[in-house]
Order: sequence, then structure tokens, then C-alpha cells
Amino acid sequence: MDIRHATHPDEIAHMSDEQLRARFVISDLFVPGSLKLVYSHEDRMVLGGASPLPGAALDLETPAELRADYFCQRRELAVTGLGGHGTVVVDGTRYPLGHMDALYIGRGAREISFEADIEGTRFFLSSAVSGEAHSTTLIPKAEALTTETGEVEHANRRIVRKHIHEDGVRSSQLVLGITAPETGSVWNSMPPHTHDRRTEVYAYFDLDENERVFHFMGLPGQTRHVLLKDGDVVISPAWSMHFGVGTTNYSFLWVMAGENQSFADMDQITVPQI
Ligand SMILES: O=C(O)C(=O)C[C@H](O)C(=O)CO
Repeated sequence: MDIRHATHPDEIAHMSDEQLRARFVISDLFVPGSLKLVYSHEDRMVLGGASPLPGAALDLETPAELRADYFCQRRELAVTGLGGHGTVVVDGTRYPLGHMDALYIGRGAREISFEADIEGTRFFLSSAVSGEAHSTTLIPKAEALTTETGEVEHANRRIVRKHIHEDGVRSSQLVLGITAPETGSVWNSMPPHTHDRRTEVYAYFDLDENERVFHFMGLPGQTRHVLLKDGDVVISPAWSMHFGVGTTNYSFLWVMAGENQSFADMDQITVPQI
């Protein structure tokens, strides 16, 4: 399993672009017919991509680094459909998962596998350490808590869907949703924020292959950026801003883990402070 170590804020200003990507960006997570996992020491999140082919299920194995008998022995897991549609099988129960549907899998689930109905099926995996078992629950896109935010004048009008959150499907640490800027809007999470109590991961998808997202990170006043393509994932340490602008429309999954699960617990940063 690829391991990403935690980063002190003093380090980021001196990193080369290559070092920045090696520490924070996960590319090529979705390889047809394979399952890939990355361990981040930022709040001990595990991130992954499962890209099964029709007729060839993929089993979630337990990487040696977890020193666990099975993946969810001490962990909870969210599986989100970011392309195609298929089924996630959890201890014999079958959960159909389509585009932007999410499945929360509680601590204690033993056997997990992924099946595709069509080529191009991609499941994004995010996991955090879990202190207690919460119920495994399917959250279809249509049942996510949906709000609209932003303004056309700021090119940041967007739909925010919350799948796993304090007022909905419960978890130990994970808070997860999907945000989609509306047509003509390209900025996400603008004006930006930090939340020193939680790490956040963004996974960009539904982006045409010739388009890109400029994702910004770092401390206010010391902004760095990484250029991301469809399917790329970026890890934001708790101290880091995290916001982006696309060359066109896109969607992104956001998932957090850490000290609390309060979505509203953000320290807002004004545009001049960036
Ligand atoms: O576009 C947005 O704003 C977001 O989706 C914000 C993310 O949910 C986030 O960064 C929460 O901390």
C-alpha cells in the first residue's frame, strides 16, 4: 500500500512541484480491473479506488500495514460511485451502487467485494479509524441532504450533497458528500476555509479528459497549487486551505475525518487573505 506521511505547515512553502504532488496528490487510483489503496497519516485515512470489470469481482483485501485480521476490524469505510454502476457486497448483502450513491460500511464488516454492471465502473473508497460500530447504510444520491450555495457573480454557484454527516447517516469520524458547480460556475469552496480539527480529501470526477482543475492548498498567504485531472485525489492536512477552479464544469467528492464531525466548524478566509 502506498503510504503518505503527515506534513508540517512549514514544509509546504519549500516543496518542489514534484514533492507537492508526491505528498498530497493521488493519481491513477482507477485502473480497470484493479483495486488500489493509499494510507495517509493525516488522520490515518485510507483512500482507494476499486474499478472492477463486468464479470470479475474485486475483493477488498487487508493490507499488511493495517496489522488487522480484516479491513474493517478497527475501521469504517465509505464506498461512493464515481462512474458506471455496480454492486458492493458486504458479508453477503448486496448493495447496488450508482453514480453519486454512497454506501457507509460500519466497523466489524468482514467480507467486502465490488462488482461492475458495465465497463468504466469506479468506486471511491475512504476509510477512517472507528471506535464503535454504526449500521451499514446505503445513501442513494437522491437521499443525500442537498443544498445550494454560491452566487453566479462569483462563478461559484454549486449544489452540495451530504451523504454521511451529523444529521444523517452516522459514523465514527467520516463526513462525506459531493459538490457539483452548476453550468458556468467553476469555483469550489470559495471563499476558502480551514478546519484545524479535520483532514479533508477531495476526489475530482466528471471532468472531461482535456480539462483540468487548479486545486489550491497551503496556509493563507502562502498558496500553492496542483493541476488535477479526472479521477485525481488530493489530501488536505487540517491546517491547509482547500479550494479549486476548473477550466469547465466538474464534480468532486469531499470526505473528512478527525476531531469532530461538525461541517459548520470552519475558519473562514477572506479573498484578500488568500
Ligand atoms: O464547495 C464547497 O464549498 C464544498 O463542497 C466544501 C467542502 O464540503 C468542504 O471543504 C467542507 O469542509
